[in-house]
Amino acid sequence: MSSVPPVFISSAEVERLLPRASLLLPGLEAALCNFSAGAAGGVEQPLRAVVPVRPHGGFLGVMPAYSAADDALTTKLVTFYEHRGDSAAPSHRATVLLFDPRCGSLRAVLDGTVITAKRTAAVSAIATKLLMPRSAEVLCILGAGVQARSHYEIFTELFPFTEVRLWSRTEQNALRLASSVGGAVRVCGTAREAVVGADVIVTVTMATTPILFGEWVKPGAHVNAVGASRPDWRELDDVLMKSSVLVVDSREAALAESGDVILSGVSLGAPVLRSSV
Ligand SMILES: NC(=O)C1=CN([C@@H]2O[C@H](COP(=O)(O)OP(=O)(O)OC[C@H]3O[C@@H](n4cnc5c(N)ncnc54)[C@H](O)[C@@H]3O)[C@@H](O)[C@H]2O)C=CC1
Ligand SMILES: O=C([O-])C1=[NH+]CCC1
Repeated sequence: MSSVPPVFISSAEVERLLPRASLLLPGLEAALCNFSAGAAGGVEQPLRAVVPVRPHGGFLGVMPAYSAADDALTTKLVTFYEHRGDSAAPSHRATVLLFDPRCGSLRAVLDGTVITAKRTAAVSAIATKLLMPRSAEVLCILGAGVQARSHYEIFTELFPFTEVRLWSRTEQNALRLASSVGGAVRVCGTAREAVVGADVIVTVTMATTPILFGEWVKPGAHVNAVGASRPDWRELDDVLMKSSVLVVDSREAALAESGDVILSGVSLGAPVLRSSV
């Protein structure tokens, strides 16, 4: 078994096998349920280790997991860089290693960059399906990078929004994204213009200070706060954090990694377990 060399699955192959992020929904819903069930769910997923690469403004994240239900043993390795010399280079790059859980031999090395784009958007879509207002019409996306595109794709596939608004710090990037997707997108000159009246908001920036302010957000709106994944990064201001009902997949990770949670000082309530999503 251990003499079989691992297969390599490139980004093009991942794209071919996974043309739409929505294909991930059943597997991710089951994985979220298993993870939320604690020991009974059979998921071993410690808090990831994140190694700063200080001279270069980067980070290396190591994300191991074992799922008994899938008998899958895997690790994602992801690098992400705040400041890139070549601005066209992707800020995030990932590789997924898949092991044979029976003996620990390496079976596959997969490009994880496409997987990260699609998995993250699919999990936001699951949260949105469960938490958005019933009559949601307006989608707002703040940011215009890789995650903005993947969120646009799955959200417009799954939900009947009548208007999609997009804002980016660099308007040119928003215009480029808007013109490259199939449907109608309103590019807004300010984040406020994009947010006011929106029913579902997605924050997918690398901002380190708030870009989304509670005074703009419609009561009952659902926010997918994706970007601020370092303890000193923010996307949402204190007003919004303190006036919202927070739903997290991992309390441990939210309290250790989410700048929005840590720096706003909000406390997470008692865990709520659901038998299905
Ligand atoms: N929660 C999760 O599971 C995941 C979170 N992320 C996070 O989502 C965010 C977006 O990731 P990608 O789309 O891959 O990155 P990207 O580099 O492709 O796009 C980043 C976007 O943020 C904008 N931006 C950068 N600095 C900003 C600032 N100070 N203020 C406002 N906008 C700013 C850029 O102009 C660009 O539109 C990142 O923070 C990333 O770490 C990414 C993957 C998974
Ligand atoms: O889960 C992930 O891939 C990442 N989270 C923050 C940066 C990359």
